Amino acid sequence: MLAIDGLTKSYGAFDLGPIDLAVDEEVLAVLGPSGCGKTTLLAAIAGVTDTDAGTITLNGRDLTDRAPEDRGTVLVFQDGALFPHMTARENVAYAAASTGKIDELAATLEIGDVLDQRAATLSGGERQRVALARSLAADPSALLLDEPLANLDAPIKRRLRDELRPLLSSLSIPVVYVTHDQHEATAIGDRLAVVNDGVIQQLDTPSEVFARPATPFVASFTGSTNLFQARVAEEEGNPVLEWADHRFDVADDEYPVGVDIWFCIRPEYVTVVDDLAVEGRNNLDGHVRRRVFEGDGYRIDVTPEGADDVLQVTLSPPDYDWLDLDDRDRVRLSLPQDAIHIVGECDRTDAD
Ligand SMILES: Nc1ncnc2c1ncn2[C@@H]1O[C@H](COP(=O)(O)OP(=O)(O)OP(=O)(O)O)[C@@H](O)[C@H]1O
Repeated sequence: MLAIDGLTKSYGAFDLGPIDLAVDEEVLAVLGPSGCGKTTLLAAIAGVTDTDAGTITLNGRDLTDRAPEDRGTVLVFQDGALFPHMTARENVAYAAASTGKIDELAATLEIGDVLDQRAATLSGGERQRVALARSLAADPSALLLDEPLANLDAPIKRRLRDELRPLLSSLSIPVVYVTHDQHEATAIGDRLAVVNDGVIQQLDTPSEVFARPATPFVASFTGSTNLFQARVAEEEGNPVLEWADHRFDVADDEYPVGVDIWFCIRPEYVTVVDDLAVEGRNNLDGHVRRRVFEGDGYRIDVTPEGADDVLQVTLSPPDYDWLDLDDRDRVRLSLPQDAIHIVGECDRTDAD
């Protein structure tokens, strides 16, 4: 278990923490935008940067004042940082506790064919596999990965990402995996910590973070682009949200009537009702403002009647073709009650 308590580190105007975090034998994905402090957190755990306050323990051993090489942690960077003049085998052997392990790791990471090639001649994907083999050869007690797939092409990145998940889980050590890519974070992490401005805003399973973001930042950073302000009201004893001219049933009843809140709904949960005659409690009408082909699907932006906001809807290519929409078409949308998540109350500064 890797335990971090009250960790802080400042660089000029940037403050990391205080961070309190316990990472079990699991993969914790740390997700956040550029400059939020992800690398600083890993560097502090690895001991390559000093900290201002707090403690770090690994399996009960206090690491706080120990040198990087005396921590049992291994840090892997996005460029792999191999010795270019050495072969892949020499790079892996450099860190290996025993040479017997090299061939086993080479087989697992599928680098057997390139072991005798100089590191400088390896492709990006091969380089990262060798870097991972080298980090695992050292038998770390905790593995720290800093955007290990950031420099790879999309297909190789996806493949390595899918292979990494079982590999990292099988290590049975704390793994902290830093990325700014939400797809990578959800595919790899058992749990997800979303960081902004040096602070962990939410720590939970990926599915929980995506379904129920705890803050407006988490909602927008994880793709809930539909984030709006509304007021809590009541109808026949049941909670509803008033948004522009619309009223929606919501499942969440923890907010009092009259309170202004943020709510979100993921674009993939909004559906287009094909028949404009169909009435429904959570339906609303609007006009298509823009249609965007996003490769794996379509996004349509809809301006709801009576609102200034834009509601995004994602559609699969077959649904999109079938609906045959044009710009400015009138559409009826349905916002399923269970898909509407109240993120939290608007504070005064939000409302101004
Ligand atoms: N050695 C340093 N000296 C001064 N400022 C630093 C140093 N290292 C990091 N910072 C600052 O601390 C903040 C956090 O940086 P950090 O590299 O941890 O962010 P990050 O989330 O890893 O970003 P990225 O995804 O771009 O790598 C940034 O504002 C950065 O400029």
